[in-house]
Amino acid sequence: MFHGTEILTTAQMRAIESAAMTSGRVTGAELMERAGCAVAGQIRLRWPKAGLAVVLCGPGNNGGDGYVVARHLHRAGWQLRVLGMDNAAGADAARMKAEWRALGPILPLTEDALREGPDADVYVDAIFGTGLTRAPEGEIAAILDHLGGSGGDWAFFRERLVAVDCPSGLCLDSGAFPGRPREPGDFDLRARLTVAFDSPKPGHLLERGPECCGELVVADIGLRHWRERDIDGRGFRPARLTGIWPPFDIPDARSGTVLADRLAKRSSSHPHKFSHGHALVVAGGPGRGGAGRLSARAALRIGAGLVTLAPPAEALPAHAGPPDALMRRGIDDPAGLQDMLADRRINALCIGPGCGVERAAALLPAILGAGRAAVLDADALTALSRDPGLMAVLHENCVLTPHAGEFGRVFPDLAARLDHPPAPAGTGAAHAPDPARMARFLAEHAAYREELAKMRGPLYSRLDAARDAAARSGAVVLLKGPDTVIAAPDGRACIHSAFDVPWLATAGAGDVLAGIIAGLLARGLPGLEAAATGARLHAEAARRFGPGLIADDLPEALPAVLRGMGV
Ligand SMILES: NC(=O)C1=CN([C@@H]2O[C@H](COP(=O)(O)OP(=O)(O)OC[C@H]3O[C@@H](n4cnc5c(N)ncnc54)[C@H](O)[C@@H]3O)[C@@H](O)[C@H]2O)[C@@H](O)CC1
Ligand SMILES: Nc1ncnc2c1ncn2[C@@H]1O[C@H](COP(=O)(O)OP(=O)(O)O)[C@@H](O)[C@H]1O
Ligand SMILES: [K+]
Repeated sequence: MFHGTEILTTAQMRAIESAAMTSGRVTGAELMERAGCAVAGQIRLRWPKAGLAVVLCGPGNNGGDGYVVARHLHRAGWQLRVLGMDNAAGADAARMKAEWRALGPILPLTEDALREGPDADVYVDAIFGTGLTRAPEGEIAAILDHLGGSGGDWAFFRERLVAVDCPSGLCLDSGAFPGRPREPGDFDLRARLTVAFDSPKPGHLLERGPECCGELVVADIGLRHWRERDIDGRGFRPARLTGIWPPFDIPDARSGTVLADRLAKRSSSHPHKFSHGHALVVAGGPGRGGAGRLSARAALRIGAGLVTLAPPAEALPAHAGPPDALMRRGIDDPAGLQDMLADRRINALCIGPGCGVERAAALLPAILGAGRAAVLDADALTALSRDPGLMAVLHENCVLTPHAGEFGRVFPDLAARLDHPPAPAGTGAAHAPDPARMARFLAEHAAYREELAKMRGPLYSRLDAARDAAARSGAVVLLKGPDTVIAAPDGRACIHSAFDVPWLATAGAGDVLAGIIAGLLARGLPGLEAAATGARLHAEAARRFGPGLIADDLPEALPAVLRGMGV
């Protein structure tokens, strides 16, 4: 069940590749052959009739893959125009280049050479992959702009461009393009198909990645054994990412059971409502209670045994009405809250949606002081940003659910790094692992693990920001967006890509998410799992409902989602 759910940073991918090659059981050339063969196979699936392919090969192993693609297409009867660079490539890429040269010429990798010649059926972008360290410049930048549509024919290339590992110039650790604004750009390279190897990388799922990669296929190139091996028997996995990627099921890292089992109400032989927890949702005053009710309804639907909505006493009449399953109790001040929390069966709290910043600020110390699982959303995050002392009381079963704006309020320095213009030339090199050091670390596993955890891509990513925020706050941080990143203080992290459900961005959707997570915490899921599972179920509900969704529909869609997952 773990297969395919993991997301590897580029450093982790290189480490696994390195471990595989060091073992002597597979060579770099074999991996390259499998990679190129997989890309050619995907092309032939989509273009069954042999045509003309232009293959653009860069200076490194991504280029090496390109020469393999050319050879396989040639064997399948395709016409080829191969453009490559005159550089001293690594041994494997040099070998693949030589094997191609025995079959056909290599034209220079220039915009002129690309423009010359007839229109092709397929353009294979094998210029840069995981080795990108800085913004492309000069002739290569001109080629990439041309493929991105600078010549006015963006639609032409978008239907024909196949990217090897990624559209070149995309940073696979962040999903941003070094040297370009982080917002969509006119000539961003957009592929019809991207074939990645072994596992998705963060950049396939974050920021510009999903749109620019087009359809993403992850090809198995035989590295699973090394990916799954727990290198030091203990610490390798926590540094890794568990990706929640729509096609896959979510594993429970500790027990190995899958989501459906975790959500089934089979927690004891005689389950009753208290064995499924009691969530308390703090709501706001008159006129602002809808958000809290959305959260409470979601907590009920996800299966919390009991849910109590707690507005100020004067607002209780405004909170009357369905669902009747919801309990209501007025809480006016911290003393009232503490009173209620004397009931130890209340095991999960949710504060923020529609609560009001002043009320959140007044109640937060009591909420955090109770040491129980808690979701802090919306107004509670603003309150937290105003009282950094509260940061010290957060714990790993607290889940902070900021959108980008709230994240900027609570962690302004981290948000500023995300807003920073992408890295200037060369800055990524400091993060790129050196193969000799990698080999040494493989021999000294513990040090290796620490080194891996420190390695980052050339750009500061949303993943880096969420991880840094979690480490600093000691809480689970769920950074919302179409690419939601969830990180725990110990470095574990998940990405949930929901670019396919843009209609989820609707008023109140965040309140429902907070309620789902609170419900899952009440049911006993630990912070990271509750947040990650919540993000997945939330998007799945939107996916199932389809366009036209309003936030009220989300809790109602949950039962069908659970049924569909076999819960
Ligand atoms: N990791 C794996 O398991 C495998 C990787 N393979 C391929 O190898 C690729 C990675 O290969 P490399 O590490 O050689 O890197 P790339 O081929 O992505 O990049 C080539 C070289 O270009 C240089 N470079 C980076 N940014 C540049 C810029 N802006 N302008 C000019 N030069 C720049 C770097 O020095 C880098 O070494 C993957 O993307 C994949 O396609 C496959 O062959 C097989 C297996
Ligand atoms: N473009 C998008 N595509 C899919 N999901 C999105 C997109 N933008 C935001 N989301 C999701 O929609 C929800 C919006 O939450 P939030 O910003 O808190 O809104 P609100 O405060 O109105 O409830 C979050 O779960 C977020 O991850
Ligand atoms: K590429």
